Amino acid sequence: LWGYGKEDGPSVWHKNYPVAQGDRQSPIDIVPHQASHDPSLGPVVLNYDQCTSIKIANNGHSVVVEFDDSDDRSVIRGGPLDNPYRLKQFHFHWGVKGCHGSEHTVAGNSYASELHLVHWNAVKYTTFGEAATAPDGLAVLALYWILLIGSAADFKGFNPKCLLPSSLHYWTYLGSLTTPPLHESVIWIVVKDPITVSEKQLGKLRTLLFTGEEEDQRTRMENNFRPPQLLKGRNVRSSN
Ligand SMILES: Nc1nnc(SCC(=O)Nc2ccc(S(N)(=O)=O)cc2)s1
Ligand SMILES: [Zn+2]
Repeated sequence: LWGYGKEDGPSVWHKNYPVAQGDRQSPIDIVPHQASHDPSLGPVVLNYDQCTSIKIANNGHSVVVEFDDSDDRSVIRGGPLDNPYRLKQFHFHWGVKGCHGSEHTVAGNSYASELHLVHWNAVKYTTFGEAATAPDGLAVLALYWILLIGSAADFKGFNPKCLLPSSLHYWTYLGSLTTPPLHESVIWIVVKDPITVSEKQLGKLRTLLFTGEEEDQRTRMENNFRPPQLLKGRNVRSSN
């Protein structure tokens, strides 16, 4: 139905998903000195200690690690959020070249890859699907990665907290899913400090082959990132 190729990529998604041309689409280019500093933005707090990854899968567009979201064991709270949001999954976007692959850009600069930790507001909504269509239904924590040649610490298991820098300075704005169905339901929290990843780790992502449900031929998964979308008057706030 949709992909990242010439025929089915981001430039034609609006044909099947008209919201692609909506007023709060993601990703965006973040221009740091145009963001408004909001001192009322407190720290983002992650409680992933009891996080239980249930499976790793590729959905034909990315490699996704799913979590058990049947209770409030793994939540994100604070920052721009009025409620705790439950961790549902994390996944990556990346490119074939070292400097392209992230979805959000910072002053026009893109990075090798971007990790998205997807959470949903289980206080106000009963299912992820319901939250996915509500304006305050989802919260995605985005971390972009810079490619450092040489070694980097390997992922210690699937506790995503170990992937995060210690102090989370971030930008936040109201946006959307960056892939179809492109629902405008995401409170984005983009961490300012990039995390380093080695060529080896990035290579593992890049060599990932995938088969979609109906595709029989195997194609390489790469450049699975949507380009930055128009801000349309939105305000990007920055924490301290
Ligand atoms: N009723 C519904 N169930 N599921 C959906 S959408 C499934 C889903 O999680 N999609 C998704 C797409 C993009 C992103 S992203 N790249 O983080 O903006 C996160 C998540 S609507
Ligand atoms: Zn994503």
